[in-house]
This record gives sequence, C-alpha cells and structure tokens, in this order.
Amino acid sequence: FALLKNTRMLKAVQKNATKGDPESVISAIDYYCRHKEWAMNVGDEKGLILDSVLTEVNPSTALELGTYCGYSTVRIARLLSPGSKLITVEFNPAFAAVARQIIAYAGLQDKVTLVEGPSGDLIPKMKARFGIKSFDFVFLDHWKDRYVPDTKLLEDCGLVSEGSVLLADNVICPGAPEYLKYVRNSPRYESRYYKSNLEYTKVEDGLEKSVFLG
Ligand SMILES: O=C(NC/C=C/[C@H]1OC[C@H](O)[C@@H]1O)c1cc([N+](=O)[O-])cc(O)c1O
Ligand SMILES: [Mg+2]
Repeated sequence: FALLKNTRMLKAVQKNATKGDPESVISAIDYYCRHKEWAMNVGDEKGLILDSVLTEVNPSTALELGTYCGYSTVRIARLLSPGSKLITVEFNPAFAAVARQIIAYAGLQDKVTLVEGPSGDLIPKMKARFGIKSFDFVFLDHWKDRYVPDTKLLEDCGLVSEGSVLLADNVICPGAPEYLKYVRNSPRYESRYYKSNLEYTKVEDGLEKSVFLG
C-alpha cells in the first residue's frame, strides 16, 4: 500500500543515512528503491542530469511541482547557493508528511518551503505568499496531465521570465506527449531532450529542458 511504502522508505533513511548529510539520504533512498521497493523518485541516473542542469542554472528561486517523498527536493536543495530558496508543491498530505521528515533529516529545511495543495490553486498565490518575482528554475514531476496547464499558469502569472529553465521528468515514461508538443512547438521555448532511463529500470525515459525566451 503506497502510504506504508513511503513510511518504510523514511525508516530506511533514518536507519542508513547520516543526519545532516544530503548525499547519504540520496544514496539510502536509491539503495532502498533499487533493491527493496521501487518508488517514483527521479532516481540516480536522471538525478545526475538534474544535478548538471541545476549547477548550470544556479537558481536563486526554484520551484518543484510534485514533492512525493522529497528525494528530488533534497537533490535540488543540496546544490542551491546560500540564500537561495526552493518551493516544493505536494497535493498528497501523506507524501508531504514523509517528505518533510526526509528534507529535515538531510538538514535542508531552511532552504525548502513545502506547500501542500493542488498546484493549479497554489501557483497563482506564489507572488503574494512568498514574494516571488519569478522562478529561475522549475522542476515538473507531478501529474503528467498537469504539466501543460501549470506551465501556462506560470506564464500567465508572470512567474517565468526570459532565461527561466523548465526541466520536466517522465516525458517518455509514463509520458507527457502534450507537454512535449507544447514546449517544442512554441516559439517562446528553446527545448532539448536528455535521454535516460526510468528510475531504477532499463526502460527508456528522459528529461526535457526548456528555456523560456520571454
Ligand atoms: O505519476 C508520477 N508522478 C506524479 C505523481 C503523482 C502523485 O504523487 C504526487 C502527487 O501529489 C500525486 O499524488 C510518476 C510515475 C512514474 N511511473 O513510472 O509510473 C514515474 C515517475 O517518475 C513519476 O513522477
Ligand atoms: Mg517522475
């Protein structure tokens, strides 16, 4: 049952990782999900691509849609420069509860604001609630049919500006075909596909990086 799997994952982190050490939290989750129970974290292989794009962008304000258990939240937050912030949005309260504990175990709670609720409702409130001008980096990893509507919402709310980078997980598996069409056909984005594999498997998947041109 998914809820209990997430608490087992948290227990594996508390047992095998070192408190305050994000790398050990990442390794503990990857080990657990590869050898014990598969889970939908971006994973170690696509995680390296996420790391490289993050290092290139070096965002001062970042947004993650779809926290799940906080694995990619930890991957992103550990690479943020001092004073930079990550806002992560999670709809499912049970996932959010586990994510809070995993983010805290990694010692990254001061860099991360976890907001519970539907992304479609929360995005329009971001400026007012968090004083965000615009996001330098957005990681899309939530419901795949929300990628297009939420990207349009980010545009309409002025939360992306020239040079903002969107990075979308799962564009092949489970797939986000509408999103690929949207960013690849729009004159407002410069898109490229990073071929990889679905977390902990040999199935093809990949990340789509799209730079907003304003
Ligand atoms: O649905 C996926 N992600 C969206 C998750 C949606 C659900 O979890 C978080 C959100 O609140 C919702 O309850 C997903 C699915 C697979 N998969 O292989 O099925 C692989 C992935 O990397 C994924 O991000
Ligand atoms: Mg994913």
